Amino acid sequence: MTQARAEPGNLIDGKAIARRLTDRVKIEVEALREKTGQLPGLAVVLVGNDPASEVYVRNKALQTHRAGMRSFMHMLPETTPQDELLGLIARLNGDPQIHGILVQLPLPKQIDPAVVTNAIVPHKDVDGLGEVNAGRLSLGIPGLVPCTPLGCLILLRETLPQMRGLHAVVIGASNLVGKPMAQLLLREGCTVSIAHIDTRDPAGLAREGDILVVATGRSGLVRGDWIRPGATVIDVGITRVPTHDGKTKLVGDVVFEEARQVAAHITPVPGGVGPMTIACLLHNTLQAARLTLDPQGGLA
Ligand SMILES: Nc1nc2c(c(=O)[nH]1)N[C@@H](CN(C=O)c1ccc(C(=O)N[C@@H](CCC(=O)O)C(=O)O)cc1)CN2
Repeated sequence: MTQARAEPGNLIDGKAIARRLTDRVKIEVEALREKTGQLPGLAVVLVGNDPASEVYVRNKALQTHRAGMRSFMHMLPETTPQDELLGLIARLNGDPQIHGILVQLPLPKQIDPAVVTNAIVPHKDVDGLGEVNAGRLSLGIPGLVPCTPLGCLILLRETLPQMRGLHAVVIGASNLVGKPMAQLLLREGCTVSIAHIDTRDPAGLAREGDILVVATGRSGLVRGDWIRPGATVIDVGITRVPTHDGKTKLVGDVVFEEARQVAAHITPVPGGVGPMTIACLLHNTLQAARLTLDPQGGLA
């Protein structure tokens, strides 16, 4: 089932694939504007001052503009009470200029992410994390799909001509990535295993995977000997670590130099899954706008 063992360097170029998706979204946004006279609008809410989150939301706003859509930023202080955030979401839910709403994660400890995510009306839930969209995904009904797993799926589709019948192993069972990823792979016809914190032999399970998706947030967890020769490896982890010269660099959950000797295809960090997350957010915002502006456009 697995692909032939590749020479080292068989990288999956997430940056290039994300650029192509963003270019397509931009063309479709213009077509929607010509048809309806309106532009998709995305509201991004950041609570607190997490430096990484600040970078991500700024990038989201920048790329939303570049794709020809309207961007609305809401920066709230770290101490914002949950009720105040819910009040803002209620206003955004009712605002006809806003087609997509995203609350950046993680949230400060006084706020329950599940309550907040479920306060967003399902047709504006561009993160696809609310109960309605999560339920639709698990039932195979069209809906808004979480951006990172959707990005991983697009990378896999670009890399593997056929996924039906392959064994896909997902390491990590978060609501943000692992669980929706497993659902998407199931929908592609893969046999899916999920490893989580209590899994007895995650390395042994990982070695069974023709496809290995790693989303644990534990940098360097997956070594070369966890990988089946010829497998396709998608590394979702992004951790900033110090280097010897006193600077920092980004690394994934997979030990890249070891893994690339074994895998047929592998995503780098940075430049792999990360750029796809934002490109898929633009895609989802366009989809969400179509739901109200051009309902015949439909959801995939
Ligand atoms: N509401 C959400 N919160 C969070 C999500 C999410 O999908 N929805 N995902 C992550 C963070 N994230 C987007 O929000 C994100 C992470 C990484 C990147 C990215 O482009 N990474 C680059 C490197 C960027 C850098 O230099 O720091 C890469 O990997 O090449 C984009 C978005 C958690 N929160």
